[in-house]
Amino acid sequence: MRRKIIAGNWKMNMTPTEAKALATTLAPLVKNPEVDVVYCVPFIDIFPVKEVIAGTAVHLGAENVYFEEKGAFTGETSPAMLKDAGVEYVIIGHSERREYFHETDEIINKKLLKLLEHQFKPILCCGESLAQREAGVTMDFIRMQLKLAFQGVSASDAAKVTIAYEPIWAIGTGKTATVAQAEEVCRGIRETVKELYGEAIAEEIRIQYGGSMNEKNCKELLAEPDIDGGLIGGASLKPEFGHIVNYKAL
Ligand SMILES: O=C(CO)COP(=O)(O)O
Repeated sequence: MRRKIIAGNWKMNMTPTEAKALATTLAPLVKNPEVDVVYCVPFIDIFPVKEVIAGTAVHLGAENVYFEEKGAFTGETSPAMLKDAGVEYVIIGHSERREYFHETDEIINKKLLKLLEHQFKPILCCGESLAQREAGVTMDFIRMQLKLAFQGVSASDAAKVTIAYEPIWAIGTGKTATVAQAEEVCRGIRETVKELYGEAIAEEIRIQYGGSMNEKNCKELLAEPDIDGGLIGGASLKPEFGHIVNYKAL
């Protein structure tokens, strides 16, 4: 049985002072021994958040990484830096990074390989645009994104990856995919993993849904057989996140 994983993606929100306050507010609310909880925070918030979650079951995550070890890459953050700071999970392939920072499938593949080399737990995002959904190519597109991202990744490493299905049209828009739409794609993702790595890895790998997930829709989404968690943007910045973590009680 796969353990659920509920991760907050704070995006470019929270100054270090605000981050510390938010983590402190969430501390008594975010408790569920049945779920892996992760805060993926801006680099500059890693230390203040780490201080607050020390001794709790919350895992520390980052929102990005660079694929080189070190050197003249002004403004970038290396895997070793994140490792030393205590980061365990790292989001890569988010549609915002693909769109605004021109990250290609090739870059995302390099980042995935590098994260696995350094024993991180990557959260690999994929998802279609509205135009792609309307053109009926959703699954073809996602299958391609996954095949390119996983190039050169061994089966034993593949199982360490969490895949986040985030339809671009549902991110920050208040439009959630219907439960049926989300489950259909998450099942398709599992089938793709099966094609690439076989049944055992496909059954082991965790697949999250992300895109306007909130306390109202999470219970239904998380009850689906192929949805193993959520990657939560807006609602991860509020006490509501605690309710999502305890979704069974909603
Ligand atoms: O992009 C997301 C998480 O990575 C989803 O963001 P929202 O929950 O704000 O729609």
